[in-house]
Amino acid sequence: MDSKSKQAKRKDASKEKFKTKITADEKETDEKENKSKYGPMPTFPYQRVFTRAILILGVLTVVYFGTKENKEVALAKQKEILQHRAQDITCSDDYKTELEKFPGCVPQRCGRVVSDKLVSASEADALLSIAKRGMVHGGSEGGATILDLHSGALSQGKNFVNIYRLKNVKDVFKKADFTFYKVVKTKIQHAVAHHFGIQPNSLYLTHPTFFSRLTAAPALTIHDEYWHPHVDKETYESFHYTSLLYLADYGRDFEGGRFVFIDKDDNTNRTVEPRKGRVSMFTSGSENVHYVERVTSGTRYAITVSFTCDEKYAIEDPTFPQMEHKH
Ligand SMILES: O=C(O)CCC(=O)C(=O)O
Ligand SMILES: [Fe+2]
Repeated sequence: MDSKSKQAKRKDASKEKFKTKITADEKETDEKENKSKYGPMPTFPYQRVFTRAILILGVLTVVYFGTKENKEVALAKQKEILQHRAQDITCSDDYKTELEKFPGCVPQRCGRVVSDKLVSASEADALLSIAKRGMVHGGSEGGATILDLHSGALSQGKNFVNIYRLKNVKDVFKKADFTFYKVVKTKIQHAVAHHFGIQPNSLYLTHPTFFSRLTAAPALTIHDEYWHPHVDKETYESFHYTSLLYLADYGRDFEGGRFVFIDKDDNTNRTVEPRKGRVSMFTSGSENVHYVERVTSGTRYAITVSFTCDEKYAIEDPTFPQMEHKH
């Protein structure tokens, strides 16, 4: 028997049950009617009302919590090695309209993509070494230290200094460091262009593009509070496409610190667990609200590589030797 006819049969059976129950009830009422001197006594099926109320309450509770509670889905687990994992999302209107000013830069699709095959482990290590060598000369007292090789900005205590103006930093960076940096940036730029269906040369690197080091230390300034949900295009006006290259492993180098996309449409948080060499790329509009979980232990290194379609916000690749330029 197929499932349809089974279902029909079950329906018939329950109708039948229902009928018998009604007949039984009617009988009871009739008897009572006959017995009463004062005509028919009003009857009310208390028990049925009670069970139905409980049932309805149950259904409402399930619906309420089912829609209220955020589900969590992993977009990329640390243990996975992904060629390419993409998720498309409808572009937010404001963002798409704005981009129409920049032909060749309007995304053919919005959303996000994660790849572990774009940047090799040795490239990631070379960049990690740059970040570490630079950050030794500063470091936030709170949980977030940044180093921007373009502007020279480096967190120090509660402020920022220009690393290129510090004494004793002359030999910190080598020419090869900047070559690596540029090679990786160009690869990411092409991957962003390819994935979102735009012209690579319509994309410009923009400010801020920076290394970040996150720890569990309590925040001392607003710059240390990296865990607030935000839209990159609102936080950093020039951004149209954001990419993140992770230089450390979630669950090995640090705990906490997962990247989380907040998808209101289906009440789902989608997480990207950092993995060394993993690149996450996404459109910077409100279709991609996100935050970084607080790091609970260890140290998390990453680099944010940002792109704009607007040439007036373009920044140059950092060059060696920067120190001489900045004096
Ligand atoms: O480090 C990350 O995973 C994301 C950082 C971020 O959201 C940002 O720089 O805007
Ligand atoms: Fe962000």
